[in-house]
Amino acid sequence: DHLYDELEHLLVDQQGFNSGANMKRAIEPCTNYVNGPQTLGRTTAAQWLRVAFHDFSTADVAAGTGGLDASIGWETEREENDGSAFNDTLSFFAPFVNRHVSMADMIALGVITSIGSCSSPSIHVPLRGGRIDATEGGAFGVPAPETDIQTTLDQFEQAGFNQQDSIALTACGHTLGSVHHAGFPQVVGPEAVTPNNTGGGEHFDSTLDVFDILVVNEYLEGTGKRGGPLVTTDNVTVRSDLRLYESDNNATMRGLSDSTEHFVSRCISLMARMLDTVPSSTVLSDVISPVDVKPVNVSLDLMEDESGQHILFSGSIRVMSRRTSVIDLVVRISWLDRTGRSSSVFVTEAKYDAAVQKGSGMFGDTFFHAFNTTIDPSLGISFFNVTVNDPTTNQSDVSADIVSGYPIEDRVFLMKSRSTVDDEGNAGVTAAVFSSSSQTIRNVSATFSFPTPQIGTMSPNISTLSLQLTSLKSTDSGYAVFNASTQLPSGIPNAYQITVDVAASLGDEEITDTFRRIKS
Ligand code: HEM
Repeated sequence: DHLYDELEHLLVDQQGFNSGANMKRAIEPCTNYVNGPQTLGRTTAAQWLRVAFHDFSTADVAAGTGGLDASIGWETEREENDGSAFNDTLSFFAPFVNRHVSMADMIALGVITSIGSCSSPSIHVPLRGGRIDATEGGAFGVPAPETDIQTTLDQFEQAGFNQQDSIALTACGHTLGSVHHAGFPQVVGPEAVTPNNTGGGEHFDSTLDVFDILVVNEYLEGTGKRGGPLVTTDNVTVRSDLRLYESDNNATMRGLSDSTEHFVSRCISLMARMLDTVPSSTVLSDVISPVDVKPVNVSLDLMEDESGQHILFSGSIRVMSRRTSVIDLVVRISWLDRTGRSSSVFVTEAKYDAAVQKGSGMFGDTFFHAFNTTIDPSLGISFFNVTVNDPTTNQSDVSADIVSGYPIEDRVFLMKSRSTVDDEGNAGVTAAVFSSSSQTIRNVSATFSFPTPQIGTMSPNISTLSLQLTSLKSTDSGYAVFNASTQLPSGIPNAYQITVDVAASLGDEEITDTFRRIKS
């Protein structure tokens, strides 16, 4: 399941090896601002959370419209979406969007990454995937500092949140970040502007970079930031947090202050509900959990040299650090030939190189054990499995039955070593197709998926381009090589977003190798 795989990858592999565009760099430390100078007084982690709120809050759950659908990208000119957070965030997320990961899923992932990274112990809001991006702006109706309390509560109600939920969700949101003089001069006066805070950011609580209960306690006790500018500002009409918190005589705020555990669990469930508020036509995936032992970038390629042809079978096994003595682990890959008969099991070992193959993220460190081996093309491969042995405890995760492991398709696959995409968009794709003598090969094709800019939002559209591949040659081993070249738009900012599916019909069967990257 590519959606699950990709989102799990973005959730877990946030820094270091295999982190791709490296999402976490934007919010490390949590005071960081990734789109401009640090002296602006803006914080990216807080922006990511606010963007999700604005995207969500115009949902109409009874009508089944709005919610997390990235419609916010089309709505940044609206007065209710004041501030640079929206375009800052969408432009940072744009290079992560691909055929399976929508901008709306990135907005959800942004919230989860902010909260998970800016808390200790790390607070994990569950992630689901499958959100679909809107193709135009949606309804108006984000609460603003001027909005009267009844209208604010009505807007939340329409989005599925009652009074208690709305108070708690706002307190959970307003534990990170600031109100800025630059966007909200009616709330924060010019005195907040200093050479190190040119945007005039005034924090909601004394720890703008930590997702914690402090905003609640400071509000109730009148200490520190006393709940922040939307409580304390001299301009009574824009005290929206005060009006909201007091609307049930502070009962919800007092409830939240019970304990850190209570605050955290309330925030987790409300944030998850916010992120999972989607148009009724959207079907969300199950919760995506980190996978302990995960094969990544496992692929086949067909190589030729003087000694003839062989299949290159390569990839890595990612192991999470909650396992003991990771460095000493013995990681083996075993596989069966094309026939799937377990009488002939092949084995190779995957090696960990501490200098380069380590990554990290909010779930802990990851260790990539790489393997790279050859397979006789006449034998092929059908299933592989992974065993991880800890020699210090003699424990292992051996699964005796390889067929219960991972299927791998050796009849049609992209030949990555002979496929290219350059900065001008010149693309070439080569595929290997295996057929037994009785089968004819028909309709060998490739479909590229790539981002194209949209006017009106920073979020890209994913376009596709399909082409037929033509036969280059057949070989003794049973493999025929097909290729074609084409022109993609030039200047795609991140070639990693370009993916290709190859397909061929063998007899009555259509075989595919999907969601492959030509550039890593
Ligand atoms: C009545 C409801 C709300 C109102 C009127 C409101 C209003 C505001 C305003 C005026 C700002 C300042 C933005 C800036 O100067 O950049 C702000 C910041 C923020 N809001 Fe809210 N908000 C509400 C509810 C929420 C909720 C429910 C969440 C999240 C679940 C949230 C998350 C945030 C965050 C994280 C910031 C800090 C942004 C930054 O530092 O860049 N807000 N809010």
